[in-house]
Formats: sequence, C-alpha cells, structure tokens
Amino acid sequence: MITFEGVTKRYPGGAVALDDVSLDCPTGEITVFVGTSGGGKTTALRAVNRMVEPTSGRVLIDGRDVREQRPAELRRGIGYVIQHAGLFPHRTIEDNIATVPYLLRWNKKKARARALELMERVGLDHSMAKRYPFQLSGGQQQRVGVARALAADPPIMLMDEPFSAVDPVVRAELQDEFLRLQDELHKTIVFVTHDIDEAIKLGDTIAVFRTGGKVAQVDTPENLLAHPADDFVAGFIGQNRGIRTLSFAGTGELRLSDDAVRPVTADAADLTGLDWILVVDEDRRPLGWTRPAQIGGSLSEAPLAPVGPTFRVGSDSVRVALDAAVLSPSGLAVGVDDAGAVVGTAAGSDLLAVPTHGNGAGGTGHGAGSDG
Ligand SMILES: Nc1ncnc2c1ncn2[C@@H]1O[C@H](COP(=O)(O)OP(=O)(O)OP(=O)(O)O)[C@@H](O)[C@H]1O
Repeated sequence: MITFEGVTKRYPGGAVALDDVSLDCPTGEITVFVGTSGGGKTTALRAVNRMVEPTSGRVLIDGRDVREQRPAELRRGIGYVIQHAGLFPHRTIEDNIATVPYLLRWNKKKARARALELMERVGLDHSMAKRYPFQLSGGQQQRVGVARALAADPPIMLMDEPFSAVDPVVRAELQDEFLRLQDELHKTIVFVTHDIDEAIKLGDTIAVFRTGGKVAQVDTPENLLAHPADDFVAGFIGQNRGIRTLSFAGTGELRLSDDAVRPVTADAADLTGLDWILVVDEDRRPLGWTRPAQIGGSLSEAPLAPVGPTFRVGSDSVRVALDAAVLSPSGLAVGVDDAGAVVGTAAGSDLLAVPTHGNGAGGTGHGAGSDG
C-alpha cells in the first residue's frame, strides 16, 4: 500500500502543486490520478519515487517513509513509465528493456532472456529486439516502455500518461492489454491521466485532483459516476455520466428472449407474427437477421443482414449490450455465451430496466473494461 499523509508541495515562487493530500493506493490494485491540468497529479506521482520531495507530509510504502531509503535503491522497486515512452534512442529495444537488469549487474544472457520474455508479455514480436526505437510505431514504443518498467519485476509501477500520445484505436488496445497484464501480475499501480474515460476503464480507485493540488474525491469508478462529491467532480465527469454508469451494470441477471431466434433449418411457414428473425447455425452461432417477408422457401436461402456487435452474457456490461442493440438492424441486442452461441436477445428497453447501482459487471472490478 502506498499512503499519502497530508502531503503538501510548494515550489519556490509560491506555486502550490499539492495541498494536504491524503489518500491510499492499495497493494495489487490500480489507482488512477485524474483531473485538470496543473492539478498536481504528476507531482503526487513523483513524490512516490522521490523525484519530488514534499514540503510537508509523508509518503509511505507499506508503512515505511520513502525518505528512509536512498532514491536509487527506492527506485529499483518502482517501475516508471512516461508519455512517449522515453526510450534511449541509441540502444536497441532489448537493451532498452534490460536497462535496469544491467544496472543490477545481471549477466548479459539473463538480461536478454528477460527482455525477450517481456517483449512477448507486452505483445511485441521477437524480431524487434535488435531494432532501435525510431524503427517502431508510437504504440510499439509504449509497449517497450511498459516492458522496461517491468524488467526487474518491481512491486510498484508509476505510470504518467503512458498511453496519451497514441491514436484512440491503439490506445484502447494498449489499455486492454495493460488490464490483461495486470490480471496476471497484480502490481501496485499509480496511473496518471487527464482522460476520465481512461480512468474509469483502468482504475480500481480514482482520485480526482483539482487546481490548487487538492483532491476532490477518492472513490471507485462506480461510486464516482453515481455520487460525484461536488460540482467540480460532476463537471469533470461530463455529460455522459448516465451512459457511463451502465458500464457497471452486469448482464448476468438479464432475462433474454428466445422468441426471435430460429435455426437455419427451421420451417419457414412457422414465422408469422415476428418482425425480425435471428438465424442461427446448428451450434446456435448467429448467422444474421432477416424479416419474414424476405423469406421465400427456406431460411437457409433468406437474405441476411449482418448480426453486428454482440455482447457476452455475464461478462459484458449493459453499456456494451446497449451499444449492440443500437447497432443491430432489429434493435435487439444479441447475447452470446463464451463459445459464441446465442443465449437470447434483448431490446434496448429491457436493458435500461436493469438496476445500475451495486451491480458490478461480472464483478471483475473493471466493469468498463470491454467497452473499447
Ligand atoms: N518544478 C516546478 N517548479 C515550479 N512549479 C512547478 C514545478 N512542477 C510543477 N509545478 C507546478 O505545480 C502545479 C502542478 O503540476 P503537475 O505537473 O503536478 O500537474 P498535473 O496535474 O500533472 O498537470 P498536467 O495534467 O498538465 O500534467 C502546476 O501549477 C505546475 O505549474
């Protein structure tokens, strides 16, 4: 656990970057610092590895004041990832990743083996090991940055806007892989961003910083959306608060209908009264949507409209299901199981009837994780 105890940072000249900040970053979880520019997020992050020394107050790691350790020694247990990755331009990818192992005087073979292992972990092909940073895309460089921070297997990771410099699609991929990685590694992570969507997607806990270095609210993403502490937080969360709240409503309890679902072998005479039909194969995998009027002799010859996005019953949130309903030609969201077989369909109005509070999506702590 990282603990901020009444931490204040006043810079010469009078700027107050942090004003009496007290909060906990629980072990093995992701704590996100989010807020307005200049709110003190980076300063708070850097107080953990002593790149910033507080004017007053303390930062503790597992109850021990960080000032008890020399900075170099302290930082060996703390990975650090920044925007634009901050790679050494004249070192190869594997040597960049092995930076800390080399500092720790691991032998070359062991350090390189570790670098290759980490490249795999963060989704980089081994063929990139001998390349230089300029020969990689921005997203690939960020992966190298994450791998480098993980190299000595530090229990703590500090990440300062690590995914901000890449396009939205790559960013979503990096976030998803980051969550997968964290599911395996359970690091204690402090993550700075000014993007509230990123904070909601990644954070187990979110601390909202406001101008003047004050913390306006520390809460789970779910509570933050449901109960913003004040107008500043409500304003920061923005206009889509209601829709975002649906990210935390699970689809496990939804009652899905089988009425519109028909196997491709079904008798076409038996389809009266239906507006849309979801045609499924012998394993109940969805093939497409059709309307009774478009069916001639048999379902197998009917023209099919694409199924569009589906949602995984239980693991996806109501927000994902609602998205599927909106994009579906029939207006019905298609729920599938882990094997991709259709469980049933739901209309938008069924989805909005699901209670949105205290009803985590799959109970994973990352209800918004699959919103992409
Ligand atoms: N070395 C410094 N000397 C003087 N003032 C500083 C210094 N570093 C930061 N500040 C000031 O402290 C305040 C907090 O800065 P900080 O970088 O922590 O904010 P932030 O929330 O991370 O902002 P951003 O999202 O823009 O990166 C700002 O007003 C900034 O100008």
